[in-house]
Amino acid sequence: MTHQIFIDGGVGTTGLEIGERLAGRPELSLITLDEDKRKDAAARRDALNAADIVILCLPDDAAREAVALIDNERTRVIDASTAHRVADGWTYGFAELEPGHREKLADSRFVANPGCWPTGFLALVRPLVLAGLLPADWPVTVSGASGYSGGGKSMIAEYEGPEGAPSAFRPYGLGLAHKHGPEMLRYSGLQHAPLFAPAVADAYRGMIVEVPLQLRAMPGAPSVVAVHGALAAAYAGSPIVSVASLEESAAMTQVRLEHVGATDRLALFVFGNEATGQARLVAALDNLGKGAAGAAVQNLNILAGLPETAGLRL
Ligand SMILES: NC(=O)C1=CN([C@@H]2O[C@H](COP(=O)(O)OP(=O)(O)OC[C@H]3O[C@@H](n4cnc5c(N)ncnc54)[C@H](OP(=O)(O)O)[C@@H]3O)[C@@H](O)[C@H]2O)C=CC1
Ligand SMILES: CC(=O)N[C@@H](CCC(=O)OP(=O)(O)O)C(=O)O
Repeated sequence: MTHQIFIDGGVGTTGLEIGERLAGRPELSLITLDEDKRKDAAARRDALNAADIVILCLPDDAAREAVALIDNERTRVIDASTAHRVADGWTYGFAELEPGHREKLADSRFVANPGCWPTGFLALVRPLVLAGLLPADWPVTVSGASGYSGGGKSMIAEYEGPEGAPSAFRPYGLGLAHKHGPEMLRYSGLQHAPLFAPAVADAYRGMIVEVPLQLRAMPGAPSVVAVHGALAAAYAGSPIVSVASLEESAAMTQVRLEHVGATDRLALFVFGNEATGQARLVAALDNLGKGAAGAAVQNLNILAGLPETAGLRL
């Protein structure tokens, strides 16, 4: 069986990355629109309704409009935007979220692809909440740096424009109301919004997400070994998510934004010191990979009943 796929927003930053991952797969047939028709509502309506699965790589308002243009009950949707991540009737597209979530996704018609920051954050935090090591009411902080392609075409133009990069390192989200807050809160299982301190680095792609924990102050003062054990157990056998051994982490003196390169991998680390009772949980990913296109293709595979890693860069 050939699955008809339409990427709405297919020539944007995320759309192009997804197209590259779907190219040359005989089980998929890509519906495309000519350049002069790609923003034409009638042409998009036809394509959206002809597809078995559509992937929306659009600004939030255009993503909502695309969903409204679907007037059949068959087309399934993967939305890469922020529009539906905590919306009723949508399944959060992070297969690794918790046991059983992948199966829930497979049965879903509407899937919201996670934001890039929440992907790293939830991968680090959700297993610890589930294991009872991180209390749900604990005040959690998450910081990190992203490549500028995370801001799509407009931020790429800003960083690659004639005046050059505006800054080597630019903290933002200073109003403490980032659009990823709601999904981080909902899917972590925490009771309070994490304090989120993101930054953009002068690099095209790549992302580091860090959650520091004062283990000694937490109920039961969990050990670094226990925290690492919970993460290692959660992702054991995953072809996408890896957890470095404590020995490997202990031998590292630094971790780079470029750690996974242009791949769809998600690499997790626990850097800790049992004597001080402190740990730095770190996720390294590509904002355009597992943070966007890789996750969308993984979700497409799950929806279509295809091998989950087909087309991924691992
Ligand atoms: N970049 C990233 O790392 C990530 C992005 N996302 C999300 O994915 C979505 C796409 O982001 P990104 O690829 O970065 O953004 P881009 O700005 O690079 O691409 C968006 C594309 O959508 C097109 N578009 C805008 N409005 C319409 C419309 N009404 N009909 C058809 N096409 C339209 C744009 O057209 P034109 O080319 O003419 O501007 C552009 O090609 C966003 O919601 C973003 O938040 C999610 C995770 C990570
Ligand atoms: C560097 C940068 O600006 N990144 C974007 C997030 C990119 C992402 O995850 O995409 P969504 O917009 O789909 O959530 C931001 O923080 O708004």
